[in-house]
Amino acid sequence: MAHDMTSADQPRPDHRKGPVRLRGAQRPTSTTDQRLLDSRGPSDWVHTDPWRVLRIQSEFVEGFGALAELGPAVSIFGSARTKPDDPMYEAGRQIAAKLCGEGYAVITGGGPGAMEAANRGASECGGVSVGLGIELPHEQGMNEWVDLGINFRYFFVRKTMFVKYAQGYVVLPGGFGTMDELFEALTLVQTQKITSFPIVLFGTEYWGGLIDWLRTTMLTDGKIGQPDIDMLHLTDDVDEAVAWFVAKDS
Ligand SMILES: C/C(=C\CNc1ncnc2c1ncn2[C@@H]1O[C@H](COP(=O)(O)O)[C@@H](O)[C@H]1O)CO
Repeated sequence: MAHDMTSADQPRPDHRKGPVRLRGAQRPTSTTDQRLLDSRGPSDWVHTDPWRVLRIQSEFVEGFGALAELGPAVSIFGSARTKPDDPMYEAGRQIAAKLCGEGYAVITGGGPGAMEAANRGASECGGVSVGLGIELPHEQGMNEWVDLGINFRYFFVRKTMFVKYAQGYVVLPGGFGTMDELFEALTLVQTQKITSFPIVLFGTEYWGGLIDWLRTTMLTDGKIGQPDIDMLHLTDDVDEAVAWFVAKDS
């Protein structure tokens, strides 16, 4: 006897995209091939997250490929707004030159200010001056002292490169961007994702208040431990910064 199927008994049509199975309103109205081959079709699919993964992947591939042969390196951070007549500009330039003299490549964000100072010091010393640029709303381009530059779309891919290809950090006075880079490294060391990673904070007047707060509030309140603070070396002396960095790295 024929079975009288109601609409509820009908198998619901589905659409498969790799491991993903879509039904009902989730089913697309076109296929991937259609969207690829029909140049007159909508282009918004290239802005979807699965597609972005490929772009993210390609940034990792480009970054890893370009930096694989870099050798020992230091990432130097600091404000994009540091002017060339600021004493911290000259300090950044000298620190980079002296670390270059010790055989380190210098990696920066490739932008203006303290980044430019460090790239300048490294380039003038004849070393490897690397800029890891980032796509920003008001594109500035790489500073002219970058000799090996890579431009990233994604901050987190770029930040992986700063950590992966450096033996440690030197951090000059800076704002949110600099703080983000500093605290990411501190967190990675604290959680033992990276080991033996010296971090110099250059500028006692600028960073002193932060270090005091870390001690009197974070440490006292038990939110961090003494070894977390001991990762940092605070100084105003270029030679001391370089000597401490080299000693810790060896
Ligand atoms: C704001 C200005 C330029 C921005 N250009 C940048 N180019 C590259 N990298 C940048 C830029 N701005 C910030 N960064 C990253 O953050 C750190 C500095 O940020 P801060 O907030 O200025 O401390 C730096 O190390 C970069 O990695 C022109 O005024």
